[in-house]
Amino acid sequence: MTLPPQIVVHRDKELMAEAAAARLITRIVDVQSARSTASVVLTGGRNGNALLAAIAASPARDAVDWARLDLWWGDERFLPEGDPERNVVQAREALLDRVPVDPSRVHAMPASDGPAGADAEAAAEQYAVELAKAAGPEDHAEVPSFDVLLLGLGPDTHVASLFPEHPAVRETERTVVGVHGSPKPPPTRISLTLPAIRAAREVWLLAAGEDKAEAVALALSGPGELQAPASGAYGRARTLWLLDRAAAADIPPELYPPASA
Ligand SMILES: O=C1O[C@H](COP(=O)(O)O)[C@@H](O)[C@H](O)[C@H]1O
Repeated sequence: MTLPPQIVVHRDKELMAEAAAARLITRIVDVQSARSTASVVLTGGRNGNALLAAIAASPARDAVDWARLDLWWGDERFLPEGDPERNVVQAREALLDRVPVDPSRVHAMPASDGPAGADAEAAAEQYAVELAKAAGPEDHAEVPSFDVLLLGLGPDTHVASLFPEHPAVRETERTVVGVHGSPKPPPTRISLTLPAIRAAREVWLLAAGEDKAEAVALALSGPGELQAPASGAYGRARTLWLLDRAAAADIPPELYPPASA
């Protein structure tokens, strides 16, 4: 059964990033107190990077045992190693270079000049194998049951690199795919598929700014994942939409009580 998403609206994007950072730190600490390791899937984009920067700025970041945290990515811009547009490079700059992560637990998606070469399909397959190796018998798919999977939301309702009407949104078998002809640069990307995203315990979608308002309202109104990939992104235990007021402005009132904004 798919649980309805929980919507949380913050005053502005700065407060949203700080509150999401506090929420993520708490979640990781809770998981680490119950199990040996926690796992988080990171997203690229402005809101994902703002959340990481807010963690870096928070004194509470020291409550996390960074050596017992596995980090994965929901998507990557298929560019050479070190390219400033790569999501992993931006995540390192915002947070990962400032905390004692275990490099062997930082599972970056392959670069276009990596061992898999410039073939995005081969690179996607390489990442799928890495995910499958990390999955245990208790997991529900060929990927680990990620504790929290973060997603940014594009103004066209894309999540990860799953764009409306693109073949990658229709994928039901593979966990990672190459994406070609992306409407947002760069044109070639690697992305988790919706089945891989839905293996997560919790999926948190982040959106701020008025340019996201239409996408938020559309995705929450349930037009179907082919037209609005974000509507197909949900977790097994919880789906959380973390928004600022501008991004939440067009949500139909029956889906979100404005009094709590
Ligand atoms: O290119 C990407 O964009 C989306 C959304 O980014 P935003 O800056 O509009 O918030 C992001 O979720 C994705 O990871 C990234 O590759």
